[in-house]
This record gives sequence, structure tokens and C-alpha cells, in this order.
Amino acid sequence: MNSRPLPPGALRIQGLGKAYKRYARKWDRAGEWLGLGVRHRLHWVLRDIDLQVDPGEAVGIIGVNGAGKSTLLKLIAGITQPTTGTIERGGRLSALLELGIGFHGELTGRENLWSAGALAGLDGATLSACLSEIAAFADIGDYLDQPVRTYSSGMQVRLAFALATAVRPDLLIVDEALAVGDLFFQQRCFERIRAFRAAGTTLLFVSHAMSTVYALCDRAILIEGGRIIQDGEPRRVIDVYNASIANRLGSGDLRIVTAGPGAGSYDRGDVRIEQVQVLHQGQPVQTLVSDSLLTVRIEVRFLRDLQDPHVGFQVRDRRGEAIYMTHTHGLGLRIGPVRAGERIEVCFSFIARLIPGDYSFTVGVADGGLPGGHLERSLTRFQEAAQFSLTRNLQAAHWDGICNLEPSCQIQRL
Ligand SMILES: Nc1ncnc2c1ncn2[C@@H]1O[C@H](COP(=O)(O)OP(=O)(O)OP(=O)(O)O)[C@@H](O)[C@H]1O
Repeated sequence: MNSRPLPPGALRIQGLGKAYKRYARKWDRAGEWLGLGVRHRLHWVLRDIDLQVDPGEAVGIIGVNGAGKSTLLKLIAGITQPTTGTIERGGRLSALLELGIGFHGELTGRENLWSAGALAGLDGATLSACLSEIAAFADIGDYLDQPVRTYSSGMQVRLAFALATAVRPDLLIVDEALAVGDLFFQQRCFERIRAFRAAGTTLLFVSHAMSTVYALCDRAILIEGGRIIQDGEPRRVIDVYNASIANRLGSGDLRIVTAGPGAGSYDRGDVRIEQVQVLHQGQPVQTLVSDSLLTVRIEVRFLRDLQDPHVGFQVRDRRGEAIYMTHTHGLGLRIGPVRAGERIEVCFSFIARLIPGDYSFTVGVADGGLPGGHLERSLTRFQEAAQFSLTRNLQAAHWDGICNLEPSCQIQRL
């Protein structure tokens, strides 16, 4: 056991496990207590968690409902106690967990700040110094002096976030909560979180919104069945997560790549993507100028007969977030029935009106086009199938953003 205190914002978890007691019948808990020979079973909701987080890291925690994400955050925050293992933290922690934790419905918002202040790691003197700032950030007007039970869930989150972030913590833990607030409030929260990060705060963040994980985190962990099964760059961890969801939605027979640059790719052995190329004027390229005509050429071999196959692609930005996607069905095209052994080539061409930077293609094949441009069954997905970089088009007018809309403009003196 290492006894040296951790630096502010660091977190070290070793062999962490959490189990709840389970009883077969309703009265068994009382029976066990009375010594009637009834015994509980342990239901493990988290197991063998080892995790080291360095100061200033922003870690997104993702996984399906019931995977154990909230339990992990509650253990780190010290709200519940581990069954096995140890948790060490450096510096001051502030936690924004499930709605309602720490607030009493009968007390007013203002009264609650005093009782919930402890969860935000604030003492009385600090709290009184920050009260007006908390009220201003929460921006809930007269409701501050009304009982919390009369609040909407958005108002509760506003107050809880304002309190949790009144003073910059070394370690900030946020559980989904922000999703409840309106867009304007979310933006203000993100701004504050970004400012904290820039100043060195460590962030642990549970979210079901992958765009938030892309926006805020430089690392992600995927929890499944109470264990950490992925830990790394958000794009790879999110791709593996999406693949495992596709597997659950389908017949559960996907082979998923779980490591390396193509992590999150999958197939079920009925088609093979043999080659993916980025072409400009018929030649393979890696770098081209923004606003050039670009072709992504996808070569597919079918390993069994299919009635209505479709091929698609995604353009992803440097962080891995998809900025565009479509497929043959979406474009109103049909490949038609194919036989096992047949090979096809599909070329999508477009003008790359995108901001200079690094991009990648994800490509996929599905079977069955449904109304509304949807596809019935995904057969394979190939992540990071090809890369390209765009450099600045010196001829183009100045613009900024993601995509060049090439606006026209008329000016009139009135
Ligand atoms: N107090 C408790 N007693 C018994 N079981 C519990 C308790 N709290 C949580 N669990 C169980 O632990 C498991 C993990 O729950 P947890 O809330 O951590 O999941 P989660 O990943 O945060 O899910 P969600 O995305 O739905 O919030 C679930 O099976 C849940 O039923």
C-alpha cells in the first residue's frame, strides 16, 4: 500500500468492488437478523476496478443502464462504502450526483445550500462568501426561498451545479445531471467546466450523450457488468460501446474488434470490406486542399447471397465525431440482389467543403432498406477505414466553423 498522499486532483482506485445483499424472499432479511439460519447472497454491481486518474484529466464514463457507472461515482464521492478495495483521492472533491442527493424537499433552496454544502466540500465561511455568486449562477429567482419540492428538475440541477462549482474543486464528479438543464444552462455549465479544466481540475463525468463525452473528455472508460472493459481515447471507447449496442440490438453474433486503431469495427462474416481508398482525380491521396472533389472508393466482397445490400460512409473529425453520413439507400439507390463471392465497388464523390484538419472515414454495409432512409440490419462496420487531411484553400473567402456554406451576400443602403 502506498502511503504517500496523492497530488491534488489525482485518483487511485485498487481492487474496488461493491456488492449488495440479496435475499430470496421478502422476510429473509429479518430472518437473517434474528439468526434463523437464512442467508443472503451477494450481488456484485462493481468488481475488480483498478483505475488511476492523473490531475487535470477529463474522464468520461459510459455504459448501458445498470452497468455500475453511478455506483462508481458514489463510491468515489464517499456516499457509499466499498465492499472490497481502496479509493485514494488528492485534494478537494465536489460531486454533482443524481438529482435529489443532498437536497431536502421541505427546506428552501437557500436552507439546502447549508446542508448540502458539505457534499460540495465547502465550509460555512466559504459558503457565506459565495452565496450571492451561487444564486446568480443558479438564476432561479424567487424560487431560492421556496421549498425545493416545488422546483422543477431543471431548477434543482441549476442550484446543485451552482453549489458544486462555487469554488473550483481539484476533482469534479458529474453524473449525467446536466442533461436535465436547458440548452442555455448546459452551455454555461460547459463553459465553467472548461475553465476549471484549464485551471487543472480533474473531471469524472457519466453521460449517455456521446457528443458531451467528445466535447469534454480526453479519456473514456466503458463499464459493462460492473467491470471496466475499455479505457482509452474517447473515439475508440465510444466505437466499441456502439458496436456492443449494435450487437445487443441484433442477433448477438457480431465479431467486434476491441483494441487497436480499428477498435469498434465489427462484422458477422457475411461481407468483407476489402479496400477503402480516398481518391482525387483518380489517384489515391492523403492530403488535399479544402473544396476539392474527393472520392471514397469502397470495395466489398459478399460472402453470402443478399437481397438488398447497401453501402455507406461517415466522415469523422479529428476527435472522432461523425460530421456527415449517408448510404446508397439514403441516396435513393439500389445495388440489387448479390450472390456469394461477388465483388462490387461503390464510389461516393463530394466536394470537401470542410475546415482544414484531419478526417477519417468509417464505412459499413447493411442489408435491407426501410422507409425513411433507414437500414434494417447492419452487417459490418469498419472504423478508421481511411484517413485524409485538408489544407487551407487559399482561393476561398475567409470563413470559420466546420463546413463551408459558401453564402452569397447582398448589401443595400436603405
Ligand atoms: N442500493 C442498492 N441496492 C441494491 N442494488 C443496487 C443499489 N444501487 C444500485 N444497485 C444495482 O447496481 C447496479 C448498477 O447500478 P448503477 O446505478 O451504478 O448503474 P448505472 O450504470 O449508473 O446505470 P444508469 O445508466 O441506469 O444510471 C444495478 O443493477 C442496480 O440495480
